[in-house]
Amino acid sequence: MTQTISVEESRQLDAKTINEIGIPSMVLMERAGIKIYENMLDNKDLDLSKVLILAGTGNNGGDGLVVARLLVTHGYSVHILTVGNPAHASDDHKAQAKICDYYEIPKAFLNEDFNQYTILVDGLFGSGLSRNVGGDFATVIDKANAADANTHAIDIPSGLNGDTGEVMGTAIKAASTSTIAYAKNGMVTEQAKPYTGKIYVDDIGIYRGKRFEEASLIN
Ligand SMILES: NC(=O)C1=CN([C@@H]2O[C@H](COP(=O)(O)OP(=O)(O)OC[C@H]3O[C@@H](n4cnc5c(N)ncnc54)[C@H](O)[C@@H]3O)[C@@H](O)[C@H]2O)[C@@H](O)CC1
Ligand SMILES: [K+]
Repeated sequence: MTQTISVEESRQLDAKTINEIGIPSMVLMERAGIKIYENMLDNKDLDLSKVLILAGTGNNGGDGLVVARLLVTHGYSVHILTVGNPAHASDDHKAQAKICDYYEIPKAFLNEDFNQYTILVDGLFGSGLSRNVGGDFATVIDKANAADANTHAIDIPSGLNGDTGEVMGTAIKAASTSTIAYAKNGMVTEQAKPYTGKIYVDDIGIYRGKRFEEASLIN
């Protein structure tokens, strides 16, 4: 059974958990990263021998950087491709990037051959996606979809509209997705299935309101 919420509701719940209840956002990011890492170990369709993390500069990318570090500290081979301007990264992303630098996790570049990797992790956009995808982001998404490797998406496959399940220009076709707290309404539509793959719903301590406990159940 999957309860679903809108992207705006997910952002409100994140904000309430952090600002009103007082769980620090970095704690939530760490918990998200641990769950996503565990989901990747659980999905036997994923070959984790050589990992490429695709990281946007927001908190979705920050989640990806936590996964990168957890994989590295457990002996996996990991590269990070950051897309977007790191100078404009969110504060939590910057903090996670500094931690990745401590572990000397190698960087990948836009012109990289994605076929040298056995799995791609999509941390380009999550609930912050606000317009159609273009430029380097579109190039990376199209390269990921054309690659032999499976992709595991974080929160929402990048480019997928979490409310409607529509593709905003182009979108990641994931083998599996770790969605945070609740699946988003558009992710359980028929048209979203080729993009989300298998959905893991990860409880990371985000506030679960009464309204959501009573929400209608899907599936
Ligand atoms: N601290 C929190 O609130 C938590 C956030 N989490 C993660 O953070 C994500 C949300 O993070 P953010 O709010 O930083 O947003 P995203 O990381 O989803 O997006 C980053 C930024 O991309 C820009 N953007 C939007 N559409 C674009 C486009 N088409 N082309 C280029 N740039 C575009 C926006 O300025 C946006 O702020 C969630 O999906 C989840 O993965 C989780 O770690 C749980 C806790
Ligand atoms: K994503």
